[in-house]
Amino acid sequence: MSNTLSHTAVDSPLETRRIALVGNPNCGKTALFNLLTGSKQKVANYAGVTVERKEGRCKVSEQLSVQILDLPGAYSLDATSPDEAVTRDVLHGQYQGEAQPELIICVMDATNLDLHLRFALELTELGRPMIIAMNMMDSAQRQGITVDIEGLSAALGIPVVETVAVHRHGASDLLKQLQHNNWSIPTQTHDRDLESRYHHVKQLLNNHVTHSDQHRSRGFDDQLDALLLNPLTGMSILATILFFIFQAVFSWAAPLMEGITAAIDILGSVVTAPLAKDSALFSMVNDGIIAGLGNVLIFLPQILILFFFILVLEESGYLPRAAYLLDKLMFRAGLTGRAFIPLLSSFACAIPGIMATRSIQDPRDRLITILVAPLMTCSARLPVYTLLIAAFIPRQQVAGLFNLQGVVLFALYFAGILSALLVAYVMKWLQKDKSEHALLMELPAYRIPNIRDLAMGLMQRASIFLRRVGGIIFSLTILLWVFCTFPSAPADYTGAAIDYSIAGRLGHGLAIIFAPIGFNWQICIALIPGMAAREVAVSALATVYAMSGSDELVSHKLGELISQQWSVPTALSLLAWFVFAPQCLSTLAVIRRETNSWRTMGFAAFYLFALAYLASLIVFQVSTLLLN
Ligand SMILES: Nc1nc2c(ncn2[C@@H]2O[C@H](COP(=O)(O)OP(=O)(O)OP(=O)(O)O)[C@@H](O)[C@H]2O)c(=O)[nH]1
Ligand SMILES: [Mg+2]
Repeated sequence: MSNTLSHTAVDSPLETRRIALVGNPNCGKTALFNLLTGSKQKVANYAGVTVERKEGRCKVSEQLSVQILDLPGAYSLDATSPDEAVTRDVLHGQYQGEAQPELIICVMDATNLDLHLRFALELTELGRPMIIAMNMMDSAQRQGITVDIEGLSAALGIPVVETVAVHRHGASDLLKQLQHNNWSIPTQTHDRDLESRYHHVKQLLNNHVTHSDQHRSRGFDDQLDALLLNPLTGMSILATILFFIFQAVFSWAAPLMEGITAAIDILGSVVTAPLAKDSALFSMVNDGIIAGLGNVLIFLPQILILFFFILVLEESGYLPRAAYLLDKLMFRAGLTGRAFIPLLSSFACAIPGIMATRSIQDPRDRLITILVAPLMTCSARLPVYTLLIAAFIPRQQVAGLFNLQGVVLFALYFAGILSALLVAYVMKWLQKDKSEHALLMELPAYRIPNIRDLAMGLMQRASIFLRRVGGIIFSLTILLWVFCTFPSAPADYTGAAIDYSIAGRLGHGLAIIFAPIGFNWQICIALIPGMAAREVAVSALATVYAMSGSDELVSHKLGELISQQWSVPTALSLLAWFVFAPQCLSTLAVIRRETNSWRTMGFAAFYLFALAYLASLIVFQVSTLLLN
């Protein structure tokens, strides 16, 4: 019926077709999806980046619009992990609330056809209309691989188009094909069993793919692998890279942070100038918004520098190599090598990290990884760490080479990693789980990160951070200001006004519980809104101090102020607290969602808080003893 309509009407209605991008991991499905739909889904150079279905739209022509699904990569339709199960279910039309796609675009990595053709043959079993997108044609060309597109297409009876998902016009052939595609011809099934598929692939490769003699690119990859995968040189290089990153976070950021501070100071004085000094509005703007947000905003450069390195590492293809290198160590700790990528993603934020565990097959391995992911140092801890480090750790060189502040930051990250390994070890032991899984992980080709993609990735990160500052941190700062202001103290009250407020009383009450670990009442207040997000602890401290009468406190002054008011053991104890404490409700919510269990979430919260208190207690008591 839609046929007659579209042929008769001049302004023929836009038809919408549903297509799905399917293929082995890391072949460029998401890159293609982003190119076609203008989305900004995460693309990275390792397997298992996409773990859930994503939907987007693309207008192919005046008459045709397509709804595109990006699916997690899969090696076969016999799913072995939760993310592959999504792909299988969508393709079979068994995914809840999702009609079976009308057309499958099988995306292939032209440099790795052996593997990818096998999956394509398996996909023909579905008997659905299909197109093959021969992706990464640029890399193939560089490696001297030529694919006889027409011959392959004829042999398979499936349209094949070349794509380069990372080039602006890299999908134009695909769009043309979609425009002229006959959507109703089901693909003929090729081989049903593994054995004949294997032979068929061999035959296809023999007939339609040629390699020129000089494999320059691959040879270079092999040489690099020999260096990076070697236990001795590889480990030293890994350690050097990590160390360099932490040094850079401190030293590169300093001038940028000063610039932001100056800007906030100017903005602050302009905004507060027309307000009467003793009005509630002045207090809210000055002590609440400017002190609170300013003290968090100045950490933007450090966060971007950290992400710059994370993005470069992700795109370069180095990460799976590091996973390979650390596999033995992780294995001894009771983690599977597959946990590496989820744990590494947790350095940005535990939420995508926990979601990435969907690529882990064994449910017990997956659970342990989920439970230790919050121990990885997420970027929201950076403001807390650097505030305290800058205030309490002297700026001096160690061994004439390293900046002591960078060394302490490195140590904090290391403490997180080490405790994750220890916790995983204990859990595996408690579960009496003796299962072992070999790490089967493809090593992707090395790739020089694209500057435009890097810039875009950083913009995205900056916007996430700024939205946090303008959203959750802003609202909580205002809320905290209210709780610190009301009820207001009666005229004959002799103490500080904040002591009379709800927050003040709560802080003084909690301080009794936290006294053994050295937290004063201001810290106790800050920890409460800090449950929503870790950076909020910083903005909250700034607001609390500003409200308790520190007139000078704007933007950046929090560090100076606490360095005068707190003892070193208190600062160290708070650092230890933030290594462990699950000060992030969204992480707890994601643990509940991903494990579908309130009990697991409760357990995670309990064990992390218990560890935090214990660690802070030890750090505070020991450092008090040592420093007195
Ligand atoms: N040179 C080149 N690189 C590409 C091309 N398409 C994608 N890439 C890169 O290949 C890597 C993998 O891309 P993704 O889009 O994340 O792959 P995916 O298939 O979605 O991977 P999963 O979600 O893990 O299944 C990234 O580093 C991309 O930048 C291409 O046509 N040419
Ligand atoms: Mg993907």
